[in-house]
Amino acid sequence: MSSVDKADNSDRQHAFRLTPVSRETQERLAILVAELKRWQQAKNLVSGATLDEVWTRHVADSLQLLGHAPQARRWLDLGSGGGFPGLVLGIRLAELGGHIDLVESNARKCAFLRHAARLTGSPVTVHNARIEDVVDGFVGKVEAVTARALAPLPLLLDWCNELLRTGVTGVFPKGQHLDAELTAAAKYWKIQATTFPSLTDSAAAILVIGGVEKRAD
Ligand SMILES: C[S@@+](CC[C@H](N)C(=O)[O-])C[C@H]1O[C@@H](n2cnc3c(N)ncnc32)[C@H](O)[C@@H]1O
Repeated sequence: MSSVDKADNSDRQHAFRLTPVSRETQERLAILVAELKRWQQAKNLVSGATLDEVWTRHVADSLQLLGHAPQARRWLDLGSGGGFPGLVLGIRLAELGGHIDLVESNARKCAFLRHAARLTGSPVTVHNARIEDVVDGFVGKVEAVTARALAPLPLLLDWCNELLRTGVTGVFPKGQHLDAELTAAAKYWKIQATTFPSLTDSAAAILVIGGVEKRAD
């Protein structure tokens, strides 16, 4: 085994220690990772530097989100990019009888998302659309919404407030500026939220939102 393969294997083992899943799900995640690496050369789907630790930085980082809305079976991922967290959640939700909608404005990324969803047999619907045009249409259709590396909290709340106000759980991995984002958002919104430590270094914390209410002007 080459040193690159050894490093990949050790990263993979570490990821599944953090976020254990069945053998079948592991195999389907391996198909996703192989396809991502194959498309990456031509399509630049994720930051190239992160591919050396794709299992922890992307796969485990995505899988950990399910535990923050454990009852939810119908998920929505906004700004899915190369498939994180949306495709990973879709692969796991297949075993749970769930479904995920992915919204992504970039057509070339949508082509990859549809291809990888088909190849892994995942219950995923890809919407090549702008979030602001379609997000309210998911009210009553999803139970949890997520988005990674998409937008600061005030903008996320602008987009998702109708979902969050109507009982959808928001599960957002966030970086080190979360406190500043919460302070900025609190000017406009009363937010029922809890933060949890992230299992991976990719996020500083997971912000779980149980509801929002717009402040009176
Ligand atoms: C920085 S990338 C993050 C991708 C992925 N969530 C991840 O963590 O690897 C943000 C993605 O959101 C998409 N995006 C940004 N604004 C959007 C909008 N208003 N509607 C739909 N997609 C959007 C971009 O095309 C891009 O693929």
